[in-house]
Amino acid sequence: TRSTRPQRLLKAVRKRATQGDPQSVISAIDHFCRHSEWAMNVGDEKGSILDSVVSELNPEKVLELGTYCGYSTVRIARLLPPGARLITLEFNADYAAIARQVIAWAGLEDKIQLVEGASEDWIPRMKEHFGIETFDFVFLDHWKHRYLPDTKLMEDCGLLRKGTVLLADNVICPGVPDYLEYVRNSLSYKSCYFKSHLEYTKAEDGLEKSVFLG
Ligand SMILES: Cn1cnc(CNC(=O)c2cc(-c3ccc(F)cc3)cc(O)c2O)c1
Ligand SMILES: [Mg+2]
Repeated sequence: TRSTRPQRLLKAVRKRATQGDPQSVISAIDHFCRHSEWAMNVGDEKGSILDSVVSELNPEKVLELGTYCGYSTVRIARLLPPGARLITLEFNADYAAIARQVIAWAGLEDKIQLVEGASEDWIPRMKEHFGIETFDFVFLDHWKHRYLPDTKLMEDCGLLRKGTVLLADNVICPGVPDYLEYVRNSLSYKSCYFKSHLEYTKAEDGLEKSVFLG
């Protein structure tokens, strides 16, 4: 039967990227998405903004909501200091299977824990199951209707501390109006918008960076 797009993306990584070289994995995926098939990775333009936020923060504990094929997982993990840890949640088992192989090709398995399941099931279990106190950085890139409820859930579970940075993808396209309204009007967040474009296109999109004030 016909292969899936994530399977073809993984094939392109194996063909073009060098094992153990995260930058070559990122470039291979961007090349595939520009020249073969569009896929919903954060991409190179928004990815550079993601890189700058992560590099400035130097986080020890990172949570990613929405792994997909692992593109942003690799982008973030390649910048983390030794000993830092990234937990990434993916609901879709097929995406998770591809992401594990992309992460392995990049040689970043030791920094990354990929968890399959629903964010609303796993967020309340972060402390007891992963020994996490609070996160330093959260990248939101999963189902857009889950951004707001999962943010409130992280607050309620005490997973955010003064200074925790939330970075949300797709705040314009597909858009997350309820989340934006919340972080921009809540006294508990200092929020700012990084204007960019939808991955591999000319359509407007952007990232919203929100610092939790406690
Ligand atoms: C099925 N599924 C598993 N994970 C998810 C969460 N991600 C998205 O939905 C997502 C969607 C788009 C997008 C799709 C079509 C379109 F025309 C324009 C934009 C872009 C992104 O960067 C995304 O992260 C969805
Ligand atoms: Mg996205």
